[in-house]
Amino acid sequence: MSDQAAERHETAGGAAGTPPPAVRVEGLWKRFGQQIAVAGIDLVLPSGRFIGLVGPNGAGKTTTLSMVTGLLRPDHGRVEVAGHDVWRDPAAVKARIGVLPEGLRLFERLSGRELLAYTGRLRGLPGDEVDRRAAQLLDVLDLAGAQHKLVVDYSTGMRKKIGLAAALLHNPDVLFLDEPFEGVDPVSAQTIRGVLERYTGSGATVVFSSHVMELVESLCDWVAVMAAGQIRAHGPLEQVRGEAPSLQAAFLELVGAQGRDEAGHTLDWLGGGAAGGSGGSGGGR
Ligand SMILES: Nc1ncnc2c1ncn2[C@@H]1O[C@H](COP(=O)(O)OP(=O)(O)OP(=O)(O)O)[C@@H](O)[C@H]1O
Repeated sequence: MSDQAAERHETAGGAAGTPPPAVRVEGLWKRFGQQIAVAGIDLVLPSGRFIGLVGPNGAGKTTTLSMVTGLLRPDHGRVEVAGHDVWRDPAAVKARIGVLPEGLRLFERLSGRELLAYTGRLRGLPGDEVDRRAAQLLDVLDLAGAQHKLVVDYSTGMRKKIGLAAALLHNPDVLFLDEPFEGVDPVSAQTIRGVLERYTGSGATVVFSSHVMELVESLCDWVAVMAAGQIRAHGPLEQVRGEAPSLQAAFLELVGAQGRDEAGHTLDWLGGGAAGGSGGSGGGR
């Protein structure tokens, strides 16, 4: 175990020296009007793992992550992060987590460097330590050349990377990322991946949501599958994949989506060779 890992282990340690789970969720519900987004989930996510939360569009992943990170109040249920209740002890939780939410809002009129300086001071870090960490993060994430550019002028991938740097600056125990690789080119994705692997190697936990099964399969050692507001499966990757040839195949089976492409036959007008494509009341090309 590295020094950093040992330190995390000690500080997070319970009575017997075992860290509490990264996340413990009990009976979590959220409804928006008639729409039940999260339907009473129970989930324990172990610490020190690279965890993927996967599910189809509208499964409830973002709603769940928002409630777990204290951004959205649940209708019912409890959430603990690193042994602290998210809603009763928010300051303790916020000190221990980093969050890269979906549709990240940043201070657009700051440069990347200023954004990190501001974030670091908000986190209570001394100025010289913020400078040191910010310089390293900007360098590793390949943003050093753009550090004095305003965030408003950053590309989608650069925004993800500066958001990630801000989320990592205080060296949190648990990092929550909602679709961190969306809109990110393969080179930047590889860079982000390297940073996250190094981070989990120190004993920290990453929880990230994604639709991209290949990515989850190659990165994560623990997976939770959500569909229709419920957890359909969770556990070590190999266990969730079971006998299926890939996580993608296991996922399709778990969310009941096999054969969905057969619905394509109803789109018989679509494509150049469609027979009778100009049928109907003048609807052809
Ligand atoms: N603020 C809101 N108001 C109304 N309905 C909402 C709101 N947020 C989410 N929902 C609904 O809750 C359900 C779950 O949405 P959520 O965004 O959590 O899913 P998701 O798994 O993150 O989906 P995606 O992968 O498409 O981002 C969806 O039916 C969505 O329309």
